[in-house]
Amino acid sequence: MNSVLLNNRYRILQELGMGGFGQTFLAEDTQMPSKRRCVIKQLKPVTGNPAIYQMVQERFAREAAVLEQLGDGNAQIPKLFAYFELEGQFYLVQEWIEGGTLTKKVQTLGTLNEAQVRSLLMNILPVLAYVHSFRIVHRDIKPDNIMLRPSNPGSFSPGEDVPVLIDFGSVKETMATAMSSSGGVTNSIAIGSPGFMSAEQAAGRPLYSSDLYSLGLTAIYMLTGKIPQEFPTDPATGEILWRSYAPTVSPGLAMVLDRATRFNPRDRFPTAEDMLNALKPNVNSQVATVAVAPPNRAPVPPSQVATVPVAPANRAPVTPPPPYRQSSPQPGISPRAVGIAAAVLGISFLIGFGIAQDRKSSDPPIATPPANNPPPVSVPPYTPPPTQTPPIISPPSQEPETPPVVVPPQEPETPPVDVIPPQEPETPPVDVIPPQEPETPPVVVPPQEPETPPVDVPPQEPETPVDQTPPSEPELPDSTPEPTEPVGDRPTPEESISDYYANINNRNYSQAWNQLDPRFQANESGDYNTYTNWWNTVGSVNVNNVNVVASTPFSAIVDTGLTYTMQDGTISDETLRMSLIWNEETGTWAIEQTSRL
Ligand SMILES: Nc1ncnc2c1ncn2[C@@H]1O[C@H](COP(=O)(O)OP(=O)(O)OP(=O)(O)O)[C@@H](O)[C@H]1O
Repeated sequence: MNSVLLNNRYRILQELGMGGFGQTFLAEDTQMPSKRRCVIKQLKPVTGNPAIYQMVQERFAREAAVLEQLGDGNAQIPKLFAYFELEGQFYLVQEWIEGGTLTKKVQTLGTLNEAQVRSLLMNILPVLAYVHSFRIVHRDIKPDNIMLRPSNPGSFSPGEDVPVLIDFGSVKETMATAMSSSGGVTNSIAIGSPGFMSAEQAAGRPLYSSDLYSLGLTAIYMLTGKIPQEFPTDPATGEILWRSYAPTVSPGLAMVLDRATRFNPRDRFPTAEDMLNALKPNVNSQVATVAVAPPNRAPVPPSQVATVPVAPANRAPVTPPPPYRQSSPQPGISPRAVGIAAAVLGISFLIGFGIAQDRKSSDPPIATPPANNPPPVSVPPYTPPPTQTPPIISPPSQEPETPPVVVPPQEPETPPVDVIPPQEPETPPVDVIPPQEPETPPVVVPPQEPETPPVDVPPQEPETPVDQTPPSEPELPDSTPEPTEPVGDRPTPEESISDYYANINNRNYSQAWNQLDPRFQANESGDYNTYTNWWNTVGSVNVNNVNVVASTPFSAIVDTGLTYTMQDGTISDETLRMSLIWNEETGTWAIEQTSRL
């Protein structure tokens, strides 16, 4: 092995690990004067299909670009030195981090005390805030993926280590890109690690707070030496019961960790900054107040859980909806079990080339980074994700007096959550584009929502208004915008958008509704009646322009300029970024999500 020169440059010194997607090596760079050490991560795509392989190549290149930016802007993320492709496999050459993982630390030195865990969290949360500011969800936070670099190389004294975040899950997700049985692109593997992965992430819907969930469990591991599967869980909430294993932990820290690891994303900290703030001594009292509420009812600041305004401005106020339109938990089946089942079942998710990913999580988590390079680590330029991305059905500034429906600070009637929320409160990076295969729906789709509504008959109105959450905002793909060209008899994305609004203007609401992806219907648009009620407040909507930002045969991102003329004569403009996915079975483009630009 020592004699191997990978890519005619890197001498393999040692294997560091072998995972589901390939091996990780310690190597030396023979083309650097110092022969500096580096880590080479080999990634094997699962597909043998040439068309998909090309997509993987493109995504890999985009993701490498983001990893480069991430590493260059933050000393607690390994720098990307190079990336290349060799014999059908992909390689990342990264900065070698001297030190050991958190797992190794606990295994060799024992559990950490509260001060050490607080210090660890306060040093890693800014890194997560930084990562999230790129609209990327790490997706594999766990003790194995946080390394401790001694601040003074050579020493390994507790308290001086600087945590470094390794092994972003997005690249692995790209490797999981494959062709589904119906010809679409899927991502059949939920990236993440069992136990540390939240239910929504297991279902292919990672959120920023999914990383916080994993980090909370990582902190609990540091305090107790136990991985999540070793704890009993609360059958009502699915949350682990860990406190008795760390009896000396202060209520302040315990409450922060409890909140971070709530099953329901709404009940968690919406951002890394919020969690960081909660750890600061002067806000512990606030946290305590928050945590006094029952587990599932912890008040969540509106900003984190803003739900999508699905009804017109002057619509009747929506009664505080339950977090999820879901039946009460089934005895014996915890939410956590449901989430894990979702992962185990290997839900197939469509991957748009860059939409989600780029939209930030779907595919990518790796979406295109913000235009401005985030500042250095110490002061992460975290920008809270948009929390109120409007649904396609709602004209924008039309309803200033009717704020988006938010989960009230207290939700006494909120039942225990036993399902994964359809969408997250925070504009999540979506790295997984919703399933293209209606026959394989994600396990967690709320039962009341028809997955595939009848073509001509509007679906029945659910009894309970849907708890809306904003769609995730697509990230700009880094690919050059390409005009779409007709493929066979297929409609173009532009034509589909025009057709959608023509249906709206013609009051063919059931047809327009059926142009929304089932998951969009379920997660973001509310029930059909709310949808039609809303549109009935609109006199007409004019499509000013439709610009294709990027497209593949299976997905497209288009920016659509719209002018709404409301029934009361008010006129307003907005531009929506819309992601579309191709449904081979119906031969139509479905609107999968939207966000306001
Ligand atoms: N940049 C790095 N610097 C130093 N060591 C690293 C670095 N990246 C990874 N390692 C070491 O290599 C080990 C394995 O790497 P990594 O986590 O990337 O892959 P894996 O766990 O083998 O597989 P998977 O990617 O499927 O999780 C890590 O646990 C860590 O000890």
